[in-house]
Amino acid sequence: MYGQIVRDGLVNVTGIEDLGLTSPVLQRTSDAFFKEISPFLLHFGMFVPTIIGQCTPEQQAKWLPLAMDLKIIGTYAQTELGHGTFIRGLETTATYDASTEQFILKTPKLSSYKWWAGGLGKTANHCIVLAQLYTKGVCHGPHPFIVQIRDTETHMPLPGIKVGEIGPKLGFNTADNGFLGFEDFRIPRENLMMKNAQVTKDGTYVKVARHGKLTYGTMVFVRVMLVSDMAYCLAKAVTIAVRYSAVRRQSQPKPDQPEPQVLDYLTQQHKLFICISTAHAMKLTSTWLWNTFTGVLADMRDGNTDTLPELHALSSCLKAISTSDTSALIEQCRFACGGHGYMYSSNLPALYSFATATRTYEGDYTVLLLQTARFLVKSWEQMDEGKPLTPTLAYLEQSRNGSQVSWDDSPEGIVRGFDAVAAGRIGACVKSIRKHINNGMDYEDAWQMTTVQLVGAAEAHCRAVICRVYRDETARLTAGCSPGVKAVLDQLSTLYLLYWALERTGDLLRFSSLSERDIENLQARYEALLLKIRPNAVGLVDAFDFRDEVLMSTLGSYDGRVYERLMEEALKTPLNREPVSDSFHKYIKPMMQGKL
Ligand SMILES: CCCCCCCCCC/C=C\CCCCCCCC(=O)SCCNC(=O)CCNC(=O)[C@H](O)C(C)(C)COP(=O)(O)OP(=O)(O)OC[C@H]1O[C@@H](n2cnc3c(N)ncnc32)[C@H](O)[C@@H]1OP(=O)(O)O
Ligand SMILES: Cc1cc2nc3c(=O)[nH]c(=O)nc-3n(C[C@H](O)[C@H](O)[C@H](O)COP(=O)(O)OP(=O)(O)OC[C@H]3O[C@@H](n4cnc5c(N)ncnc54)[C@H](O)[C@@H]3O)c2cc1C
Repeated sequence: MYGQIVRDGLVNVTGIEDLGLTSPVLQRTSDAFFKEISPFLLHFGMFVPTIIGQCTPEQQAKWLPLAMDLKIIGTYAQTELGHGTFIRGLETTATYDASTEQFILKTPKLSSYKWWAGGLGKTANHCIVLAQLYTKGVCHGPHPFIVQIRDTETHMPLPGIKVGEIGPKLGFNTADNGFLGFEDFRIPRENLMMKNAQVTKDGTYVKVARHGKLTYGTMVFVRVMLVSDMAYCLAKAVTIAVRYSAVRRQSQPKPDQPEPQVLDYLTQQHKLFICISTAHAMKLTSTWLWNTFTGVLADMRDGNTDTLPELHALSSCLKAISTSDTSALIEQCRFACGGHGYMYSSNLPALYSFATATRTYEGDYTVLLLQTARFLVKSWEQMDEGKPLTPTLAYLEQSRNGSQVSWDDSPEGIVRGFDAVAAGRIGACVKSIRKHINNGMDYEDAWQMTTVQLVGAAEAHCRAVICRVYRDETARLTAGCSPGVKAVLDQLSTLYLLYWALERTGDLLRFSSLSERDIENLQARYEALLLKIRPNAVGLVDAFDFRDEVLMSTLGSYDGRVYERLMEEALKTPLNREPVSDSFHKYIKPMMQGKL
C-alpha cells in the first residue's frame, strides 16, 4: 500500500513538475492518481510555502531549489502529542549554544513528541520544526527551524532522531503521518528560519517582524487554500450523488407508474441541490478570500500589517465554516445514495474522511471561530469608540441604534437580514461579556462564559460574508452570460439564501421583523425553486467537468453504468479470488464439527 502510494505520488509530482505547472494543478491532478492523500502533500503544501514565507532571501536561495527539485523531501512538524491548538504551549526546545553556533533540539518528555506531520513517518528526510527558542537563558517563544532528520543516501534516521508512523486513522491513511523526537540533536544556527527573527553568532535575539504572529503565516496560507479545496471536494461528492440519483429508480408513489428516478423526489432535491449551490458559493468566496490574502501580503511587503487582523479573522471563520459545511454535505451526499453510498468504491467515504479531517487540522473549528469572534468583539468596541470599521464589518453600523431590521424577502433583502443577525449576535455577546464583568467577573472569565454565543456570532458573521460575496460575485460574473446561464446561476445563489434563511429562522425572528407568514412564503419559494432546478441538475454537475479518472466512483461515472461497475469492483476483491476461503477449513468447519 505505502509503496504503491509513493510510486503514484512521485509520478504525480515529478511528471507534472516537468511540465512546470503550479501546485494547485498538482493538487487537482493528484486526484487522478489516488483516492486518498499523497505522502508528498505536506512537502508542497506547507514545507515549500514555509521556506518562502519564513526564510531570508539567502536561506531561500539554499533550500528552495533543493525542495522544488525534490532533492530533499520535507514536512511541517508543529503539533505535538500534548499540544496542537495552543502553539505557545509547545514543549520542544531549541537552545542556542554560542560556543558551537548551534541550536540543540530537545524533546523534554513524551507529550513533547511531534505528532501528526504528514509524510513524517517514512517519507520525509527534512522538516520544519516549531520549537521554543532559548538563547542566553531567555525563551522567545515558538520559532521555525529547518531540520534534516534522515540521511539523504540511506534514509536512516540521523543519530539523536526518533521517528516513525503514528498508525491507522479514520482517513488520510496514505498520508504517512508521523511522530518525531529529539535527543540533544544539534543543528547549525543558520537553520533558524530568519525572515521574522534572527539569532546572531553570539546568541543575541533580534526581532525583525513588526507583527508578533508572522510565524503563523503558513497556517493562514493553508487555511485560505483549504476553502478552495473544500469547494472542489464537495463538487466531486455532489457530482457522484446527483448522477447516481438520476440513474437510481426506487419505489412506486403511483400504483400505475414505473419507479421514478430518486432525483425526482423533493426530499432528494433538498439533500443535493444545496450541495451544488454551496460548492459554487465556496468557490467564489475562496477566490475573493485569495484576492484579499494577496492584497494583505502586498501591504506587508510594504511594511504595513494593519490589514492582517481582518485576514486572520476571515481565513479563520471561512476555513472553519467551509470545512464544517463540506463535511456535513458530503455525508448528506452519502446518505442520498443509500447503501451504495457506503461502498468504498463510490469514493464518498474517502471524500468524507478527507473533509472531516480538514475540519480539525490547520486549526480546530471551535478555536478558529473564537479567533474570529475575538476580532468581532474588538471591532464592536472600536465602533463604540467612534473608530472606523473594516470593510467586512461595515454592516455593524446599521445595528448602532439597535433598531430591528425590517424583513425584505428579495435576495438582497435576505443578505441584509443575515447582516442583521450577525450584528445582533455580536452585540448580544458584547452585552453578555459586560454583564458578567459588572457582576464581578474578570474579562477572561466573562469571555469564557460567553464562548458558546461567541462561536455562534462568528458563524453568523461568516454566513453573512458568504451570502454577500456569493450574491455579488454571481451578479458580476454572469453579467455577460446568456440569459439561460444567468437564470440558472441566479437560481442557485437564491437557493443558498432561502436554504439558510429557513435554517436560521430563529435568528431572523430575533433580529428582524420576519413573521410566520414570511416563513411560510420562504418555504413555498424554496420548494418551488427545487423543482425549477431539477431539469438542470445533471447538467450543473456535469459542468464541474470531472473526468471519471478523477471522480474514481462506481456511482458517479459519466456513462451511468452503476451496477456493472459495482459488480466489477466487487469481483476484484481479494476474498473473491477463491470460491472457498481457507478460513472455512481452519475455523468454520472444525467449529461446525465441534472440534474448536
Ligand atoms: C502532491 C500533492 C499535491 C500538492 C499540492 C499543494 C497545494 C497546497 C494546498 C494546501 C492544502 C493542503 C496542504 C496542507 C495539508 C494540511 C495538513 C495539516 C497541517 C497542520 O495541521 S499544521 C498545524 C496547524 N495548527 C494550527 O492551526 C494550530 C491552531 N492554533 C492557532 O492558530 C493559535 O495557537 C491560536 C488558536 C490562534 C491561539 O493562539 P494564541 O493563544 O497564541 O493567540 P491568541 O488567541 O492569544 O491571539 C494573540 C493575537 O494573535 C493573533 N493571531 C493569532 N493567530 C494569528 C495568525 N495566524 N495570523 C495573524 N494573527 C494571529 C490574534 O488575533 C491575537 O491578536 P489580538 O491580540 O487580538 O490583536
Ligand atoms: C489528518 C490530520 C493531519 C494533520 N497534519 C498535521 C501536520 O502535517 N502538521 C502538524 O503540525 N499538525 C498536523 N495535524 C494536527 C492538527 O493541526 C491538530 O490536531 C489541530 O490543530 C487541533 O489541535 P489538537 O489536536 O491539539 O486539538 P485540541 O485543541 O486539543 O482540541 C480538543 C478539543 O479542545 C477544544 N479546545 C482547544 N482549545 C480551546 C479553546 N481555547 N477554547 C475552546 N475549546 C478549545 C477543541 O475545540 C476541541 O473540541 C493534523 C491533524 C489531522 C487530524
